[in-house]
Amino acid sequence: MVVKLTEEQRAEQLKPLFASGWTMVEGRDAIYKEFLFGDFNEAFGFMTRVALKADKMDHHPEWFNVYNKVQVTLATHDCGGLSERDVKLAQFLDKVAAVTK
Ligand SMILES: C[C@H](O)[C@H](O)[C@H]1CNC2=NC(N)=NC(=O)C2=N1
Repeated sequence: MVVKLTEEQRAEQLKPLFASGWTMVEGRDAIYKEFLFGDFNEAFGFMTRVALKADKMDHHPEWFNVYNKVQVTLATHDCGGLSERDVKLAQFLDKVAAVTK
């Protein structure tokens, strides 16, 4: 069973994500970030790496891509809000984006 983050976990685990550009989605317990790359090749390379990891985690992003832009929303549908899985996936997205060029 997947459970929502507690207030303590939110304070501790979401803080560094907000510092790296993630924001809360208005009216929803979910986080959002827009990633910009040099071109479509880079953006899709990023998405491919994330897709493989997401599938292994059985935790999938809601995302939208146009050319060099990838907009990502993370939430856990099974618990109707943010869980530790979203934190893990967000950290992975940031890590992959940092080495994508
Ligand atoms: C059956 C399957 O394990 C579930 O539907 C998984 C798949 N991917 C998922 N992804 C996300 N973001 N949230 C979920 O609750 C979720 N659940």
